[in-house]
Amino acid sequence: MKLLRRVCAQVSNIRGYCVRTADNKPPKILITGGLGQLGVECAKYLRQKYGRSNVILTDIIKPTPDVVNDGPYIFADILDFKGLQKIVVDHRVDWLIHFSALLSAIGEQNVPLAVRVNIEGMHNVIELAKQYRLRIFVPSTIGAFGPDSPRNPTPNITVQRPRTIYGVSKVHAELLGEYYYYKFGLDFRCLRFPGVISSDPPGGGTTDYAIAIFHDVIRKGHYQCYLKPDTRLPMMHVRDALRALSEFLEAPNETLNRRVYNVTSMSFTPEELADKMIKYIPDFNITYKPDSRQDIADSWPQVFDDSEARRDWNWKPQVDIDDLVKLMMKEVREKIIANGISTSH
Ligand SMILES: NC(=O)c1ccc[n+]([C@@H]2O[C@H](COP(=O)([O-])OP(=O)(O)OC[C@H]3O[C@@H](n4cnc5c(N)ncnc54)[C@H](O)[C@@H]3O)[C@@H](O)[C@H]2O)c1
Ligand SMILES: C[C@@H](O)[C@H](N)C(=O)O
Repeated sequence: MKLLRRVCAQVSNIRGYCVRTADNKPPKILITGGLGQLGVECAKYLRQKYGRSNVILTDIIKPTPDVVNDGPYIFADILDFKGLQKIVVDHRVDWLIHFSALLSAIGEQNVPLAVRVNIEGMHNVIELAKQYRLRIFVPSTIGAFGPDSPRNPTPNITVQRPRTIYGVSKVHAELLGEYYYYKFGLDFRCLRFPGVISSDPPGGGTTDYAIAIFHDVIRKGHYQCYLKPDTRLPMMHVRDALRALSEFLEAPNETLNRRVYNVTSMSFTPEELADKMIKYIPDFNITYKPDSRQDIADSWPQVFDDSEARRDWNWKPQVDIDDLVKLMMKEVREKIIANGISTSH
């Protein structure tokens, strides 16, 4: 039976199978916190699959003209339950992707706000999903682990005692989602992502260096890294992250043995990443000045074990470190030029 389920999931992934709702329509998807690093790209990805008007981006910040032209955008504060209810009802939403959050480094700078956005925000969306029977996806992170967890590798199930408010809020989200699944049958799904790397500006996390390094090196030929050269962390290109999210959201419930899965593509250190970049820009210069983010990174997984995701719903990364550097060199250069900024390389 397990083998049959696995084959079904494999076939559906190969065919680019598109899940449909009970009335045989593509799902209507609402993304909260949609103007951050992951949201804008996620909307583009899912709109190609389910149709432009079926993916609604929401956030509390003013959208750029590009975002407005790309598809529906609505103001929504994650702390306003009634406002969220209205959007779900008016737009007949089926799936909720909950991206609103304060990330690890920025969360430490404003703990009360992180508690509100990350924890109260989660309470709102999970109640909303329960009330309207929505499928709900909430990303978790390598930051949901702490110094007591095994770091190399970090398995799907192990001790979780994070030391950041971000990590605490994500463990809370994982447990609350699992609880609602067992208690109320809520279709809660959660992936623990590693550092996600894309050409868009990151939101204030500990893994941001792996994006900033490309912008600084292409623009100025130099990067000062806030982590030590040998700090190993799990990472993933946004292309793999969005494919993982989409495949996991479409996975038939029967194939899932868990509601929360680790996923990853690779692990590297700043020094190893810089070595790969030298192939493209031989004369660039990197210096190291560790700050408070070093303590966070030192408490996180170094290598993430995603074997359960590979086993249950056929997760398989496609972008390795060489592909990642090649993609980022191209995408970041294009972005810098599009913004009218001069480059030294
Ligand atoms: N980017 C990564 O490396 C990574 C890795 C693991 C998990 N995640 C998770 O993925 C999600 C998205 O991450 P991201 O990198 O896009 O984050 P981001 O910081 O770039 O975006 C978060 C968005 O939340 C919005 N937001 C803040 N307060 C809000 C409020 N009151 N109401 C509504 N929206 C509000 C912000 O305006 C912002 O656009 C987060 O939950 C994060 O924990 C990200
Ligand atoms: C790892 C992830 O959760 C985020 N990029 C952070 O560093 O906070």
